[in-house]
Amino acid sequence: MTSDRRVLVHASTEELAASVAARFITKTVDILDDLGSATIVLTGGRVGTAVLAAVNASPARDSIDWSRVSFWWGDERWLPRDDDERNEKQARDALLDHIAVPPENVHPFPATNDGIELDAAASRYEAELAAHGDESGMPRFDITFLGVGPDGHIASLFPHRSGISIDDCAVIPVRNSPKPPPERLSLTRPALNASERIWLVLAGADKASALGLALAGASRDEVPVAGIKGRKRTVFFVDAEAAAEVPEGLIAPSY
Ligand SMILES: O=C(O)[C@H](O)[C@@H](O)[C@H](O)[C@H](O)COP(=O)(O)O
Repeated sequence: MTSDRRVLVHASTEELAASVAARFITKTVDILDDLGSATIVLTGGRVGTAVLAAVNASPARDSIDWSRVSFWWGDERWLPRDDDERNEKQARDALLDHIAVPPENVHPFPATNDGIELDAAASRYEAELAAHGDESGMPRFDITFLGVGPDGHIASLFPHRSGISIDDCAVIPVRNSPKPPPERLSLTRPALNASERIWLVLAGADKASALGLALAGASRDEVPVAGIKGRKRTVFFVDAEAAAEVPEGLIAPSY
């Protein structure tokens, strides 16, 4: 992986979440000052949700003018909309239901109780992205959060599955997912990599091998996170356990 990827190590998941939350608030304020609006892509998973809860708990939370922020998701589990296992439900519980973001600025994936099949749901989300996009067909994603699985999966793009190599569309249906539930929806690698900044959040010893392999040059087919690179920045926010196999030279000095 090229040198513009940085690894920031934190003592614990709690410290990681608090640090990412503080950085997110500061960066989003800067983006709003510079560009007038900010578009954020959320992730599912324990660590990504812990970051949102830390943003909500921050005394600086409302230094962000939420009326100018939009939210999308990198992937979603194919479940009824109010299912506790849906990434959307977890993000709403952790943050979105507690801030003054306009409902029309929140763009969840379709759900099984929307009266739509999985393939059509992928097409619908792709069309929604295009409707809010520029000439590239995508919105400007300012910050994209991604969790990372023990197998190196990101969003719902898994090792040795076709999804990680699809590059002719922005959204795909996923079936037989190794991580339950079996059916999901996911942005593709090119759609994710269209993001200005990609912030990967991972903690725990079970992530160390995938992260080490990815940073040491493994293929994206073997370790999907290896294929992830933001246009401007790609930052790995990790705890000490997940950092155990990161090449020394890639760990940014703690600040
Ligand atoms: O729908 C999902 O499950 C996520 O989008 C998935 O990609 C998740 O981010 C990783 O599996 C890491 O999850 P943890 O942070 O819980 O380990």
